[in-house]
Amino acid sequence: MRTPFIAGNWKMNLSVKEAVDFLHQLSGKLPDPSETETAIAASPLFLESMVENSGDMPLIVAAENCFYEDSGAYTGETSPLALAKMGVTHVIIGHSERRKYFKETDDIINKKVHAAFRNGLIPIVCCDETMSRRESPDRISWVVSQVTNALKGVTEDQARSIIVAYEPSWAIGSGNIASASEAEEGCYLIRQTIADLYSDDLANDVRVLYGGSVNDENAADILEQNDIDGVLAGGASLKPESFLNLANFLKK
Ligand SMILES: O=C[C@H](O)COP(=O)(O)O
Repeated sequence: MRTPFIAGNWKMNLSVKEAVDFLHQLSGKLPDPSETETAIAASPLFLESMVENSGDMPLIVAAENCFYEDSGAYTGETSPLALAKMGVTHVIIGHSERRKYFKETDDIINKKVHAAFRNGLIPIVCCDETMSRRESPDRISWVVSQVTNALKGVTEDQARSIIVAYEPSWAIGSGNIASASEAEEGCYLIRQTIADLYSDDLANDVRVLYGGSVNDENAADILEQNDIDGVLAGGASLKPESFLNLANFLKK
């Protein structure tokens, strides 16, 4: 039985003060983590304050990205070692915006996955799908190759803890959420790829999320799908009320 995972990705929004105010508004309102795990990924500028202010709250504080080296002369990069020492436990890796604007390749993403595990961070690996890819004959191999390349050299123990998000960029920030069957198809494909790489048993333990214009008003059908264990929400995670509605969705 996989525990649902509801995550917000604030991207490059809010300020430290707004982040802390947001957390105060979540206090006492998040679900029991044995029923639903809840996470917010934020800018590295906010993470220390968020870890401090989340206190006893059942909230996972995640980074939106990290570098693949632990330390050194890498101006402007975020150290996975420093994130772990700060109390951050999860990190998004390979978001489509990182692939698009920062030219992250599958090879870089794989190095980042290893850097996360090396430092005890759980990677939330994103799998992109552009509209042109979706409409092309190599659509399936595109999704399969992103998962396969991200997990190169990842052991079974490590893979069991990983979280993968199917995040078609044609749905991100567009207001056009994938249909429940489209989202399920993408998440099923990811799970089958993990089964082929490891085993059915392991793939059954891995949480697969959907992301792309999901909010508290349109999540119902998505969250009912067999292979979708939660969501990674961008815009809908920027308001405490809609984030809380999503986080508590499965209690209703
Ligand atoms: O990481 C989150 C995704 O990019 C989805 O963003 P969105 O919910 O604003 O479409």
